Amino acid sequence: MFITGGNGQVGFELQRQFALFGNVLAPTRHELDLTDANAVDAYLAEHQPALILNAAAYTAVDKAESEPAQAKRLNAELPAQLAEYAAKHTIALVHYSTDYVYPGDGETPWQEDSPTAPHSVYGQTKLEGDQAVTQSGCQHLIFRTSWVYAARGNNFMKTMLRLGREREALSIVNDQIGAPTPARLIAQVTALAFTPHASPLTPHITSGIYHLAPRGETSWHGFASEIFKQAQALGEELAIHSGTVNGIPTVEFPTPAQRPLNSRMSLTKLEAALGVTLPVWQYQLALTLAECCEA
Ligand SMILES: NC(=O)C1=CN([C@@H]2O[C@H](COP(=O)(O)OP(=O)(O)OC[C@H]3O[C@@H](n4cnc5c(N)ncnc54)[C@H](OP(=O)(O)O)[C@@H]3O)[C@@H](O)[C@H]2O)C=CC1
Ligand SMILES: Cc1cn([C@H]2C[C@H](O)[C@@H](COP(=O)(O)OP(=O)(O)O[C@H]3O[C@@H](C)C(=O)[C@@H](O)[C@H]3O)O2)c(=O)[nH]c1=O
Ligand SMILES: [Mg+2]
Repeated sequence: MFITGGNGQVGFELQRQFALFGNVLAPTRHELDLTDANAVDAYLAEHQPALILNAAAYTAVDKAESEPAQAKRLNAELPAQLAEYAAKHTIALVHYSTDYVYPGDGETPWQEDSPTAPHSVYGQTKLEGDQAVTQSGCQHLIFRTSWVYAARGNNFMKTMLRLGREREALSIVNDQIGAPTPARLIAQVTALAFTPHASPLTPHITSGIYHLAPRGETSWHGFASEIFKQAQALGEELAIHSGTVNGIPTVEFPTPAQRPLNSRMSLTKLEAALGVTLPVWQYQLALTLAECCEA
């Protein structure tokens, strides 16, 4: 199988989870530049993968505002190209999407068929990718996830641990609500969608979009406070304390890209399809922190 973005948060965990499924091809950026459509075509023609897991993306949300063409290539055109190949060769494509496709208003959790209305270039280009995959006719799973973090890679948890060692106080937005999702959970669920089937190359759940996140909800401020609380309990030496993490509204933290306030996503569809109960986000954080904090 072919994993794109194998060096990223999700791609790396996919490499771990799919190691037993057969030959895993996960070329680095150096080996295959995904912005080069011809190189991608040539790679597919040469290796003829039996399954594609597309974990590559342009994920720098603020930078995407000033590099829309790059973001579009990775987030919209690449999935379209992979989906076209998958349709033509009757293989399945797994793709990953984001809470940033939703308009972000209200407080009700989004359903997979809720109206989309991204406010950022990142969200818009990701939506175009989802639409291309959906319309391609290939067998596909699109896992729409949120606030991804891991012991490895660049993410909010790692940023907080670094800042928490350096600073005695921090201001973190408390009015964007969602669920922080470990990359490993995403890879585990992806593997589960394939495992019980007679063929490890065909998913046993219906093609479509599925929300994938832990249960529960919090704000970035709540997430940061929990990171500091748990890290401290693990023996991390932090300059910051949970009590000195100030909650601020989004308007007090201006950024080039606009983020949704409501990133709540209903998990009913995925839980029913796979017959699982997703774990709560605090427990998932403990498992991820244990990987990167020394006792
Ligand atoms: N991060 C998050 O908070 C969220 C992510 N998602 C989605 O989940 C998926 C995985 O995200 P995540 O693992 O966090 O992403 P990362 O940013 O950690 O990884 C992206 C991967 O794409 C690769 N890549 C980017 N551009 C190129 C290129 N031109 N050529 C080759 N490789 C390239 C990167 O390579 P390199 O390592 O060399 O840079 C990296 O391996 C994406 O679809 C993302 O949109 C959804 C919701 C939240
Ligand atoms: C570092 C920092 C961030 N923040 C805010 C900014 C932002 O609203 C929030 C999270 O910061 P980030 O830079 O991690 O946000 P961002 O990169 O937008 O995270 C998003 O990435 C993409 C790829 C996704 O798909 C989303 O699900 C989401 O995870 O915290 C503070 O309020 N204070 C701080 O000191
Ligand atoms: Mg970011």
